[in-house]
Amino acid sequence: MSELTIRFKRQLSDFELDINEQLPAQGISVLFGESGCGKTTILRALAGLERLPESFCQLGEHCWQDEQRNHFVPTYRRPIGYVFQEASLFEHLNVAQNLQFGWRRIAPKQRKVSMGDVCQLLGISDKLERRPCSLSGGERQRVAIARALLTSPQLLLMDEPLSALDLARKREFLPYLERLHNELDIPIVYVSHAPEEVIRLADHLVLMKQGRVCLSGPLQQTLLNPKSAQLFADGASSVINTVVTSHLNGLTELACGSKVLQMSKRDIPIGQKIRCRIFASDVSISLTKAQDSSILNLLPATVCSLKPGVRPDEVLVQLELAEKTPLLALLSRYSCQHLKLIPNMVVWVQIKAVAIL
Ligand SMILES: Nc1ncnc2c1ncn2[C@@H]1O[C@H](COP(=O)(O)OP(=O)(O)OP(=O)(O)O)[C@@H](O)[C@H]1O
Repeated sequence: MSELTIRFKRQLSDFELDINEQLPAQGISVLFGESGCGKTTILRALAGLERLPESFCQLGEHCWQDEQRNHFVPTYRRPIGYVFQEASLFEHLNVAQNLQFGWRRIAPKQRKVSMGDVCQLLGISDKLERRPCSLSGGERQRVAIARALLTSPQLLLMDEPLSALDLARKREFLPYLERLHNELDIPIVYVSHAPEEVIRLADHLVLMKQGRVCLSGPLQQTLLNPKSAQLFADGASSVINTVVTSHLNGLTELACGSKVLQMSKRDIPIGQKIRCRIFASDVSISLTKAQDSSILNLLPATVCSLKPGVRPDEVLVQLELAEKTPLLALLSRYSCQHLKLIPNMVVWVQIKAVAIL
């Protein structure tokens, strides 16, 4: 599989960046970390907007920087699309003219996407005559992404593209990014410090702190690492891939491999794949299947490991549901001892429908 290799170094008086990572050159890689940890610096270096010393970056076979050879490809020669926190559109041009600006820069035989397809994908086909000042923040960002895509980039860089939107607009916008991810074969490096965006979008997660990478890997596996609970801001959680199968009794039913899960009703079409997030603190364990519980999701699982939680009196239990689907449960040390939990033990996990997010 082709990869994006980045080795970036930067030494400032009170900040040191030292990154050595191989990211998959497909899907969405999210750089996540607190403000000032170096995420934007990485994107700028990837785009060639900053030339960092002793650095190296290469996408597949294309080397864009190798300071050992004094090799540096300038920004305008890198096939990259860059979407910033706030869309910088040309205000004196309408949407169609803004899009043509990106489109015309590319020779016809190098174009990988069509204007019509990109407009449809991002839901802007009916806005082509509008001036940017008449668009909402979310619509402006969609136009900015469309313009970046029309340059047929080999890599798309997105620096917190939703940060200027309110919560309702963010939720409206996320499905467009999911479609982008599902329908186009362009790797994306996406900077965020919003866990919801990470869960919905990331294939590969890079957790950063103070200029360094603390954890990096496929989303599901990275979240299983107990260290991620500290880095990921709002506690340990698991991500489960499901498909919507029905809506009934105010609930939405999901297929998770051969098992069924129920969540509070969501307005999602039947057949659509969704990623669900379940906080470890919302999962409980029993040794037998409860017969008289209000909890709707009762599933057999196997204990894989028991690791210390963030607090000394808590234990993070790693479990496997059917088809090796990983799930974390956060229990008190007392409960673990009381149930005598050990690896390979078969137990029942309980998850409230309202706790499946
Ligand atoms: N041109 C510069 N001169 C001096 N310091 C800089 C410069 N650019 C960035 N820095 C510092 O480098 C560090 C990393 O900045 P960077 O913008 O990459 O962080 P970030 O993780 O993207 O933050 P945020 O999430 O707030 O955007 C910060 O401490 C910042 O103050």
